[in-house]
Amino acid sequence: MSNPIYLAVDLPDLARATALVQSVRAHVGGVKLGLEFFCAHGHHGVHEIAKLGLPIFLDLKLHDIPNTVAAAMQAIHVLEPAIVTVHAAGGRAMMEDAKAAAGANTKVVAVTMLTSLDDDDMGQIGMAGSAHDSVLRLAELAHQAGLDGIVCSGQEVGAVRHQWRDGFFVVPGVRPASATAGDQKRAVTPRQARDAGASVLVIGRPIARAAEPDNAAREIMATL
Ligand SMILES: O=C(O)c1cc(=O)[nH]c(=O)n1[C@@H]1O[C@H](COP(=O)(O)O)[C@@H](O)[C@H]1O
Repeated sequence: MSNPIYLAVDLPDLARATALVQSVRAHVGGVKLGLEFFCAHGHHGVHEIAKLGLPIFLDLKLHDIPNTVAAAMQAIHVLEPAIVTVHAAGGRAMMEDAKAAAGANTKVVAVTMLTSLDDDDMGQIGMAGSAHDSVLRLAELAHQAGLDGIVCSGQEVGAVRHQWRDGFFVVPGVRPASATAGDQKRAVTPRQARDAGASVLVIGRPIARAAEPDNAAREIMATL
């Protein structure tokens, strides 16, 4: 089995980010660079991390009108990311144009409902129904738009896999049994997420903040 763990590098400091990736690179399958990193270091930072030899997941969560998102996708084309995120709430036309503008080797996946939200939060932002139902609805829209897959929690990935057999499913908010969930409200263990059908597990703090990140990554991989 190839390693499905993508380390979330949520650090604004390039030297620390590079050292972290270097320390765990034998025990993860890829690196996720998010807005915090990209706003601080841009293309240069992505090139520096890419030199370490792991696939890059550029988590920009693009969400704007179709023309703007397509132009942003074209601007990151040269970085050849393995995975890029857009928000499913941007709508079908936005997702279609994002996919059309992406490189042939880039998977475009849609963020559905953030794993930090539960049903109460959904009500507060005016979304009717459960997080589970919203994820299934947005997954269907992303599928129709021709995307490669979605981002959802481990609580929904089984149901989504059932309706979209060959989809590519990114699951963040995973926590080893011993770890605290923190701000992740729909957390499951790495093993549960994998068994339910996750293609990729995004893991940040349980590895990055461990006393020995390489050991933490190795131990998680051993549970899969
Ligand atoms: O798109 C994401 O990667 C993402 C979507 C989501 O619904 N929830 C979520 O936590 N993430 C990201 O996944 C990572 C989770 O980090 P940890 O909670 O530290 O493991 C962070 O970089 C989040 O930005």
